[in-house]
Amino acid sequence: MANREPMDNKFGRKALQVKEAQMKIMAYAARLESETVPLEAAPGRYLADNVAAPHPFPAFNRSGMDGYAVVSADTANCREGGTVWLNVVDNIPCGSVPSGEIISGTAARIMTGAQVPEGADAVVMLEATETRELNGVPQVGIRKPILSGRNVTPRGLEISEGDLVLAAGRKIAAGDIAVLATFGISDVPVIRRPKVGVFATGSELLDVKEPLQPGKIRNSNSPMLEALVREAGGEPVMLGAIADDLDLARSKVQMALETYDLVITTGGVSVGDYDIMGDLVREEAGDMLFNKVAMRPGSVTTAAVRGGKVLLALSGNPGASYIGFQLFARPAIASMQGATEPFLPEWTVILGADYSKVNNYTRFVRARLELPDGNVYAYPAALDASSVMVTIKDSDCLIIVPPEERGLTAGTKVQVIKLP
Ligand SMILES: Nc1nc2c(c(=O)[nH]1)N[C@H]1C(S)=C(S)[C@@H](COP(=O)(O)OP(=O)(O)OC[C@H]3O[C@@H](n4cnc5c(N)ncnc54)[C@H](O)[C@@H]3O)O[C@H]1N2
Ligand code: MOO
Repeated sequence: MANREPMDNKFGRKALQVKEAQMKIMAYAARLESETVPLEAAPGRYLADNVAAPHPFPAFNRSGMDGYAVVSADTANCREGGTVWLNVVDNIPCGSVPSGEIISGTAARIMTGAQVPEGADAVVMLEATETRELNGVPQVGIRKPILSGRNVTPRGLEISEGDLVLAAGRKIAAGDIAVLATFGISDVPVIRRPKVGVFATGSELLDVKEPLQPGKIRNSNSPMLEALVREAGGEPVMLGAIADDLDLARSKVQMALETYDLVITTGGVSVGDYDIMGDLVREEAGDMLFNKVAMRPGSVTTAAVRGGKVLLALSGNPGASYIGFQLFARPAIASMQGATEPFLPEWTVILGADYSKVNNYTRFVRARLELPDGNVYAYPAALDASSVMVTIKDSDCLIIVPPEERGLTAGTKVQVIKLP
């Protein structure tokens, strides 16, 4: 094509800043429809609706001890050193209701978690009591005064009726499950998991099960991305690996964009003779969101949109595809699930060792967090090149190294992206 704009040319790409590139993708990562899942399937899903408390919790005044429910004023006389004797008029195990009110001079034997009867305002623990029978009437003796409210959890202490307890967009964890169970919500409204089509390109790629062959490598990006999609709450659909064949890639991308919510590919986005994904996206210039990002690794990260669906073409280099996923795919997958905070959190920590590599692009350096002296330090991986695979597994954060003239020295405060 003779009259292509310079930025459409595979050599003259216009680099976007990471945040700009993220926003371009997020514009197509709207919340998907909701569905209902059983409580046990809800952990890890994102809540679709606000949950308001249908009743207070606790729903009744609850005993915090095994003991006797009393009118606390009755125990005031213990102050003189005497034992106060009260008639035991009720026995309230957990799960049953009191048979009546407690009035001055009476007490109810009660177990932890049982409903405190009307009239009683404190529970004296068993260990602080003695018992006897007087004229056939069981009595409890109390030796120490007790304050009103002691060992009684009042109705609504934790949650009042109508309180917003869980907000839509929360990622459901074990504590949320406890809340949902408490309020009898056995069918949980969540956002459907985005279906993410994943395929790799590269004539050098072997399947994991294949024996190694000269000049070839096993496809590690696809299984890694499958794990990452799952970790982000998406449903990966593995579409295999294809050779560097433009027609094959075109039909695969077309099918995938028609079928799935997001499509992620790796490889073939650079400027080489067989870099078909770059060519494919350039062919359809109207759809391209970007084909260069001011970052390392992953500067060749490319994205396009068709029919409202995003094709994210990550670099084939394992380090770059991992970081590209965390920066661009993870927030999109979270956002499609209605996450209120789709981006990974950023922390300020101390750089643990000198980092000398500099660049005119922002660098995302895999690193490991440690607390040698109570402060959080980030130690850059020894090997952090785009092509390096083995240190991905050792990293729990990415140090954001801004474009600078000089390197960073140990002890400097740095921003990191905390990996899940
Ligand atoms: N002349 C230039 N060459 C390169 C440039 C450039 O600007 N000019 N950019 C370099 C940078 S930076 C990167 S990053 C890579 C990007 O390459 P591609 O995204 O096109 O990826 P490939 O060339 O297909 O592969 C790169 C590398 O990764 C290996 N690979 C690919 N797929 C997988 C997979 N599924 N599992 C494991 N490993 C995979 C592949 O064998 C290559 O070694 O381009 C530079 N070159
Ligand atoms: O774009 Mo490459 O991933 O910087 O090394």
